[in-house]
Amino acid sequence: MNPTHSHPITSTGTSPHAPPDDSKNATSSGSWKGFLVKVIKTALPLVLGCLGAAAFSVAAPAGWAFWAGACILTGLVTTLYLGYRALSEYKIDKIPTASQTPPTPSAQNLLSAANKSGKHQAYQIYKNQYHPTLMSIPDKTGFYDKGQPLYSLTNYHKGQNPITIDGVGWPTAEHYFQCAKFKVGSSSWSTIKNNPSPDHARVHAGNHFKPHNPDCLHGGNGHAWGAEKDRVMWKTLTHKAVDDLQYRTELIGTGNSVLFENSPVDYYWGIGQNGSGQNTLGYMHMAIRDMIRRGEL
Ligand SMILES: Nc1nc(O)c(N)c(N[C@@H]2O[C@H](COP(=O)(O)O)[C@@H](O)[C@H]2O)n1
Repeated sequence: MNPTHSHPITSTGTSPHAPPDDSKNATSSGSWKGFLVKVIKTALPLVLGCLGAAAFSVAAPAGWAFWAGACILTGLVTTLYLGYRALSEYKIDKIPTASQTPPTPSAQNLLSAANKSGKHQAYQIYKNQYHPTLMSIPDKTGFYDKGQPLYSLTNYHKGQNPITIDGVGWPTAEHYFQCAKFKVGSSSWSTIKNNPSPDHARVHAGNHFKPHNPDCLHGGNGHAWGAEKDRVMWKTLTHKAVDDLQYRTELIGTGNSVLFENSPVDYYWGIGQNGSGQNTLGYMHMAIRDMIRRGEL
C-alpha cells in the first residue's frame, strides 16, 4: 500500500456561498407591531408637549405663551432624538449578518450549471488517462485516514458548517450520499441523516438498502443505484466545494498532483488493497479542482 503523501497548501479559494440561513432567529424588531410601538413611543413626547401647551393656553397664567412654547419645543426635540435613534436601530436591523445572508445567486447559478445533465462525467478524462497506471505516476497525493493530511477530501470529513444540499444541512458529504439511496423523510433517511457518525451512517445505509425495504429509492437495487451514484457523488462534491472552505482550500493546495482515495477496501471510489481500484473519488476531486480554478465553482 502506498503511504498517504502530504502536500503543501499553496493557495486558497474563497467560498461564494454563505453559511446556512438563520433568519428564523431574527428578532421581531422588524415586524409591523414592533414598528408601530416605536412610532408611538417616538411621537409621545411631542403629543405630551402639545397637550401641555394647550393646557397653558386654556389656563392662560402669566407668561403662558413662554411655557406653552417650552412644552412644544421640549416635546419636539425629544421626539426628533427618539426618531433618530429608532431609525439608526432600524438600519442596523436591516443589515444582514453573516449567518442571515442567503446563498448568493451566483453560487446557486454555479451549482446548477455544474450539475447540468452529463456534467458529472467530467472526471472520466482523468480516469481514462490514469487508470490503471495510477500507481506508476510520481506526483500523486493520497487521502483517507483521519489525522492525516487532506482528510478534508474524504467524505467523512466534518467541515465547520454543514453542507447545504436540497435545502437541508448535512454534517458530512457521506451523510448526503448515503441518504440519496432512500426516500426523503423516510425512517431510513432520517436515521442516516441524524447519525452522528458518517461511518455508522454508511453502514446503516448498506444494511437497509434492500429490495424489501419500502424506504429505498431505485427499488433497493444495487445495479439501479450503481447507474446513479456517480451523479449523486458529483452533486455532493460540488456543494461541498462551495460550503466547506477547508476542503476547497486544501483541494486547491494540491496543485497539479494526481489525487487518490487511499482506501484498502474500496475498489470503486478508492484504489483498493493493491492500487488497482478505479479511484473514482480521486478523479472527481481533480475535476472539481479544475472547475474551482476556472471560476466555475
Ligand atoms: N474516510 C473514509 N473512511 C472509510 O472507512 C470509508 N469507507 C471511506 N469511504 C467512503 O465510503 C463510501 C462508500 O460508499 P458506498 O459503499 O459506495 O455506498 C464513499 O463515500 C467512500 O468515499 N472514507
